[in-house]
Amino acid sequence: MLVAERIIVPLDVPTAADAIALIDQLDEVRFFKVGLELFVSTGPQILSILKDRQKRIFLDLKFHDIPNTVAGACRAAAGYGVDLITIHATAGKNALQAAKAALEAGAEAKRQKPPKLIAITLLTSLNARDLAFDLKIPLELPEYALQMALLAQESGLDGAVCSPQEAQQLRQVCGEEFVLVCPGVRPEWADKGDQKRSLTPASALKAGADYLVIGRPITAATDPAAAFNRICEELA
Ligand SMILES: O=c1ccn([C@@H]2O[C@H](COP(=O)(O)O)[C@@H](O)[C@H]2O)c(=O)[nH]1
Repeated sequence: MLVAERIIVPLDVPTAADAIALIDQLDEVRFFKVGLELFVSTGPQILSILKDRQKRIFLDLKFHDIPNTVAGACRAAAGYGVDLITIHATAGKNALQAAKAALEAGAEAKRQKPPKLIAITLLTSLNARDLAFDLKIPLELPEYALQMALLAQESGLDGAVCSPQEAQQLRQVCGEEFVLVCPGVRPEWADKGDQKRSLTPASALKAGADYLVIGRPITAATDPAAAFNRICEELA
């Protein structure tokens, strides 16, 4: 896969018009992420817009609910024809299994290829202090992220969303087939914002990430296409 195809650009903007403006500026980008902000504001319409332009889609709604509810959401989402869908690993094994089964059943009913289901291990906006003092989790952060990834794998999921700082460990333990998607990726020249566990694009790929989610360094740049190309050139 070309390096440019391994970069997923999140469309974290408030309206469909803002999203379309970005998609049009970022002609070279093959893979876009639709998250909570845009999906809540536009609904599935934005997914049709991306599909009409032959883009790959990461639908990052981060489901987190009881098994019956996540299964219902996954059954419905399976009909959108997207490539990746997220659920929090902390929803637990029954919910993860129900979500996976519902995605497959929903996709089959719509004669679609099922999206890959990947689990959020620990949000990249949290650090070891947040984990210990706010969430009261008595595990070291890398161990916690690994346990969440293993829970996802044991539940039949296709991969995990993890910080690039944990990618190497997860790759070693979970194997080559387990899809690792890393947000919190920042070129040296970019502001980290609210990301607390970041690495550069080159380090993240070296650590074993399959896909890098890179948002504001591209989307908030004066020239988003130039920022995207700069990252690709730095990786080449
Ligand atoms: O742990 C996570 C899970 C998801 N995200 C999402 O990735 C992008 C990152 O955007 P940047 O502008 O590059 O910070 C954003 O859509 C998050 O919802 C994450 O950051 N961390």
